[in-house]
Amino acid sequence: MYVDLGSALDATPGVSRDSLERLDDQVATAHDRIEAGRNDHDHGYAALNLPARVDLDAIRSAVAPFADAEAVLTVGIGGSGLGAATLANALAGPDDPDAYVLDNVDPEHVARLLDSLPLARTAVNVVSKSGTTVETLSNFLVVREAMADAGVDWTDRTLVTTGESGNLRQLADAHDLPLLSVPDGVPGRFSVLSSVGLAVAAIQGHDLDAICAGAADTADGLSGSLFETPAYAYGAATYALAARGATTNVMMPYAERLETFAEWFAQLWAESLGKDGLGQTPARALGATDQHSQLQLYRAGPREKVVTLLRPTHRPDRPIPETDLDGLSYLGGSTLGDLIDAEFGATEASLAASGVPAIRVEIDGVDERSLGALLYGMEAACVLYGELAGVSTFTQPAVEWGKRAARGLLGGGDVPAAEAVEDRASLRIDP
Ligand SMILES: O=P(O)(O)OC[C@H]1O[C@](O)(CO)[C@@H](O)[C@@H]1O
Repeated sequence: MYVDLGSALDATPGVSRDSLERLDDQVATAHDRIEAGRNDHDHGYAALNLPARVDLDAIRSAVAPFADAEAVLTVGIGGSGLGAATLANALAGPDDPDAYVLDNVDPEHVARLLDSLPLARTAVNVVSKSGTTVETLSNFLVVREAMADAGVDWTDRTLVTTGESGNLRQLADAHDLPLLSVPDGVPGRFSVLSSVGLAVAAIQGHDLDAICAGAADTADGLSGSLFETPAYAYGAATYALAARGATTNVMMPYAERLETFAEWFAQLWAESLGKDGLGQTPARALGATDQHSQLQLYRAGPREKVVTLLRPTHRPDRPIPETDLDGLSYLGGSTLGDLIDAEFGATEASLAASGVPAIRVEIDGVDERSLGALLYGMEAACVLYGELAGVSTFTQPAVEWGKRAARGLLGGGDVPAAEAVEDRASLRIDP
């Protein structure tokens, strides 16, 4: 992962080189805390030890029964779905089993997806660290029933990844299902480089060693200076920009295969840093597509954004055919890759021209090693940002209120939060 802060230097809000040099002392101190947390395998920091600790052979043997799969259905939400989806969508090859994620409880969507799947040749990858997440468990019950209705023995088609206790572990033990553990001390949104994110990649036949090697390279490169560590440069610059008013971070990959990565990044950034009235709101965009929908706002709207422009520097290409169509002959001899790279550079320059900070993030390609480096790099960037901001990066207490209320509304116990839902203020305008 390569990071270029050039287009964030003289922007408004912006960071000067001097301010980054002053901030680098805090980065050194934060790095020491991060290293201490890693050495003690403390909660959260333990995620940054995964490249060296994940048991790839255990993952390979757990997924071995699914070598015949034509489709992989991950039933998991948040960090229990986004990691697997990011790797699957980025690395999917023409002969790989198709990968799907059931991470919502929209009944019509669930029914349509199940109707479209070859259930007898589908591997069901049910993932929940807590083993209690109602959306995941409800969806799994529906999937299991659909398999039974289709005459498919779900115990032959199901892999479970979960924590040390909970409903799913009991179910796996009761039916002797292939079982993988969510490593201790690793929050969901930091678990992509564990069995949580790697099981589907294994079923699809991707090179797990290369993914972990890319991550390990980035881990080995962590140092006490942002000027030597791209991940820390990204974390420190986004932190400094947020402190100066850039409270929205637009993650804009210039590759369709990285679109789901932007979703993964959104959970990482929002759930880790959104605390104590602080945080930087992640927004997902796609380049070049959203140049034609969002860029107007980024350039001429409220000055509260930094735009992260992400691209692979090497990708398969396709020539643009010669044409005599008016105004297009200049494209003769160019490729779509030339065009999207020109758009990338032009968008960065257009943001700089209007004083909007942008950060360029590049990876060598959309391949296993580069993805391992990118995912680990963004995790380390997030941890550093959290250290600098002084927030508790590895918890997410604010999500519990809504869960309790929903449970109360469904009769899952007498919950005051549910009453608050009933008593909500309303100013309804009917047509
Ligand atoms: O893996 P679990 O326990 O099902 O949780 C799923 C997701 O829900 C959250 O706890 C938020 O509600 C996320 O942090 C987590 O990634």
